[in-house]
Amino acid sequence: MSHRPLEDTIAQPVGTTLERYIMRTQSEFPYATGELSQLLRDIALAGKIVSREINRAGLAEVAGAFGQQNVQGEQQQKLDVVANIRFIRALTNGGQACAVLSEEEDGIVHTGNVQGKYVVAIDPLDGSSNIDVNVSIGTIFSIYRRVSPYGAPATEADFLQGGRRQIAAGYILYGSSTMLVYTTGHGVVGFTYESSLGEFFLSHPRMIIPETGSIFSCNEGNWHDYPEYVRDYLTRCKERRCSGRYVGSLVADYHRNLLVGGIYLYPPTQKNPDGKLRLLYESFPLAFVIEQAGGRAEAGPGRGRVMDLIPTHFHQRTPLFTGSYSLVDELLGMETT
Ligand SMILES: O=P(O)(O)OC[C@H]1O[C@](O)(COP(=O)(O)O)[C@@H](O)[C@@H]1O
Repeated sequence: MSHRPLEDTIAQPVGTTLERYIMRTQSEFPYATGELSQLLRDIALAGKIVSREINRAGLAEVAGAFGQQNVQGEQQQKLDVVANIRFIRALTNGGQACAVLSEEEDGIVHTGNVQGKYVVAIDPLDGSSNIDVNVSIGTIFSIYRRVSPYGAPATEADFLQGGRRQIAAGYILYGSSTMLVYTTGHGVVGFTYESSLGEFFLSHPRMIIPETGSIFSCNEGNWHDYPEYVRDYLTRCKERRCSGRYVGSLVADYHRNLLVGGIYLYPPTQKNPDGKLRLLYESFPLAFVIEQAGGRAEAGPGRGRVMDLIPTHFHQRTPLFTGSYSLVDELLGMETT
């Protein structure tokens, strides 16, 4: 089976609004009921609000630490908390998500929409170390159809279904422009936010990652902690004069590599023997998107393809190697040479 991405459905002209795009693609699925479409709209709405909050953070006293730690033991930034509130509120008011699992919350957040068909796992604001220094940050989300009975609160099982059971996934990048990128399993599309009109417009109708590239993205400060095959791979990259590019915001590094080709690596380290990134709301959604764009996402030798992993707990971590197919392939080959 070729790993090149499937043709997405009817190509739509650049400049189509997100609203119109969602309506047109929905009409291609005879059994579509519009609930997933509404959920995507709710996420886009929260993204617009968070984009505004980020843009004026320095003026609105929402910069800096919040003074509390999240379940991961990380210092929460005020904007982490703001983004978390905004997304949970939008998903609650939208009525389609019966529950949310967030990086900023210990357990399941029940929205009260017990008839809701979907659950959402979300990293409301990715790139915490860059929030207050005006460097690109993002939101990452993953959507599942619930397995628990309608009319009852969601359960753990709804969130621990595994990467392949994702119905849709994507991210919002708050960078020089704000972009929404997502897949529903029919290719990857990107929308750019025009804040003066309050609209996302289709700017990337069919996102395909180049088969290879000359960029590697990792925190080389962890070099001495890296497994030998990773150090060997990075040495080989440097010998062929690849460029090191590391923003320190997963969404920003990932998005760049998706457009121009490259590989992002967050290997296991002594501090994080299972890697740093969270499986449910960082690695699964980005693995779904990259595979739909023709790339690859692996947890490393002996751990396998990220999409095949079955989670056992909510804030579980995993190593992540993702990007252009042949670069990830080469990295995995290092272990056996
Ligand atoms: O500082 P490090 O160890 O390089 O880690 C940076 C990585 O951790 C993250 O910040 C983790 O995400 P959060 O900011 O959501 O906790 C990624 O965005 C980034 O790629």
